Amino acid sequence: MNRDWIATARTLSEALPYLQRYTGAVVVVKFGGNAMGDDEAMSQFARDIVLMRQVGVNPVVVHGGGPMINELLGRLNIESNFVRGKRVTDAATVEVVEMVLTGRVNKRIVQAIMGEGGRAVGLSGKDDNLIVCEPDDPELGFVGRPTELNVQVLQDLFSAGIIPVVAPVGTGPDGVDTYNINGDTAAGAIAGALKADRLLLLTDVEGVKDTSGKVVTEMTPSDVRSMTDDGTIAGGMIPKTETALKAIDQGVRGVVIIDGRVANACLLELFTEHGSGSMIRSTSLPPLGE
Ligand SMILES: Nc1ncnc2c1ncn2[C@@H]1O[C@H](COP(=O)(O)OP(=O)(O)O)[C@@H](O)[C@H]1O
Ligand SMILES: CC(=O)N[C@@H](CCC(=O)OP(=O)(O)O)C(=O)O
Repeated sequence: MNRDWIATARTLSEALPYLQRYTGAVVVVKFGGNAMGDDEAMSQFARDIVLMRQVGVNPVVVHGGGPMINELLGRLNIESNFVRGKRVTDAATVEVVEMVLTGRVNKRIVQAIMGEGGRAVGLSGKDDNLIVCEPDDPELGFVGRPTELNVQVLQDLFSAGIIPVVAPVGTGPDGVDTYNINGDTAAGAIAGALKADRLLLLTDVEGVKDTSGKVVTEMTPSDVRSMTDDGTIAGGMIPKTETALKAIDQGVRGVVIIDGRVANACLLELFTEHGSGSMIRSTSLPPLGE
């Protein structure tokens, strides 16, 4: 017990400079369906987010829920296909996507954050027209590409000490249609509009790996481009790094691709010297706190 206390005190004193650096920072966290896992993993994630808020960070959670959408579509016997990592979304599918993401998944995260002593409010891209979309590609149906972001509602929630939890469902330009947005894309668009200090993309690998399988801890946008051109970055990692480059272009200071399966992944990234995962950093903005 005593030893635990000393270890905790040492950890806190080591974390202090980082805590100070992040006071007032905006950190957007993409929490994917595969990273959600069981109730313990969900509580662990919620504890990290609540702690961030308690030390003065403004976190925004943008979630996915692909496996949960697959499960309900399967029960309803609705077939589903992906093209270039995005779900082909017809009228019946978008109805299910909205129900699952803005209903079950969004509220499970809100409940977990409340359970850990935070205050959270769930919303989708429809609320206060947070994310207005255009069709991404006629082949994909109701898949949205964010074209207009109205982030005032997020600023209002920050001021009230409330953690926004955003489901990646958007409204059409006519204010009538519903669009399914890839979770990474939605998180990147929100981070870009907020000019966030950090965008954390939680995934199921330790970070971006080189040809020998080693995680590359620091990358510039041009490193990412060359690793994509030579095929080192492939598959599901492509939409993540593309999101990262776009977000940095829009004024995000740094994007980190980290392993969401690791306990305290977000805190380890923000509040330790070496962080974790792969940091893709803007070359035109100074590091946070300098
Ligand atoms: N260079 C790379 N480094 C790490 N992972 C890579 C790389 N290239 C391709 N990948 C693949 O990208 C996957 C992550 O993308 P994805 O499965 O879509 O993640 P998520 O489900 O978390 O959104 C990894 O599991 C890995 O198989
Ligand atoms: C257009 C598109 O593909 N939308 C995703 C939205 C959910 C998501 O992104 O979930 P994960 O982060 O868990 O993969 C989908 O329908 O699965």
